[in-house]
Amino acid sequence: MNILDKIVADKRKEVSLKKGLIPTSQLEASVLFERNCVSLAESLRNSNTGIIAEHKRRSPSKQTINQNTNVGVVAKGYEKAGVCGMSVLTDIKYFGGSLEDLLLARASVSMPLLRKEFMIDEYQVLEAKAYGADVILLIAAVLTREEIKTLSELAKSLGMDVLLEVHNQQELEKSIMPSLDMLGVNNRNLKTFEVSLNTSKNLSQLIPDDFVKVSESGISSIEAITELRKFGYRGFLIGENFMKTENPGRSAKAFIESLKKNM
Ligand SMILES: O=C(O)c1ccccc1NCC(=O)[C@H](O)[C@H](O)COP(=O)(O)O
Repeated sequence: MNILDKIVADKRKEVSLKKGLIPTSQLEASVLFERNCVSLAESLRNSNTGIIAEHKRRSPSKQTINQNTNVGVVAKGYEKAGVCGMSVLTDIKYFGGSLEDLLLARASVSMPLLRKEFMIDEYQVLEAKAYGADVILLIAAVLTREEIKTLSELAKSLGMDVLLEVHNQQELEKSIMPSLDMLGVNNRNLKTFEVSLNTSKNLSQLIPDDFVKVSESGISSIEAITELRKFGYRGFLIGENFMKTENPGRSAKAFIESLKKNM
């Protein structure tokens, strides 16, 4: 069993428990459920920097990254830095996140917010909308094509964007469909936790131009972004590089300024 299998097995239990506690009618009654979402794909298309900054306390590969964060402060810092959107991890057990983090980020900023979660059930898509997300993440490695279709079409019907994440050619080929907005290539091998930007480079030519290309994980330098841009990437998901610092917003600001100088 790899880490993704473990996370998903736990997620199935968690979702089933939650379904018994909070009915979907309660999620649909949330004031945020009627809110018009802001498109991350649009924001990336119109940007020349393309940074999606993540709120990440810990992870299976790094254990502790930053346990002393205030998600509202981080969100405001990221927005002030000029990022295109923010990714908020909502998994508790492996990443130390929560839906309350998403809600707090939503209360603090108006930029696009991605619910970073291991989505396996339509219930979680409704939760994402109810807690203020503009975008959901779907991970091809843990979903069938039919599941990707059902979850992405539900998200689209609620006005949200969909970012589909792949690790290899097979996952990419089974997933392409019109209800996706962005295709993310994760540079982290989830079996070994090794990170290689070559994963993004190698898969780039297989991604149709209709989708915004996003490179995810292990990005920590301006050079990496300059290089990935040559392969058509418009979005760059960065977590640890900002979160490991005392002030993630300030680090994102310095990074974006430096990126602009290098254009
Ligand atoms: O980060 C991990 O260790 C991890 C392990 C298992 C599944 C997912 C994992 N990460 C989720 C992500 O996609 C990253 O948080 C995101 O791409 C940012 O990566 P980084 O900039 O390297 O923090």
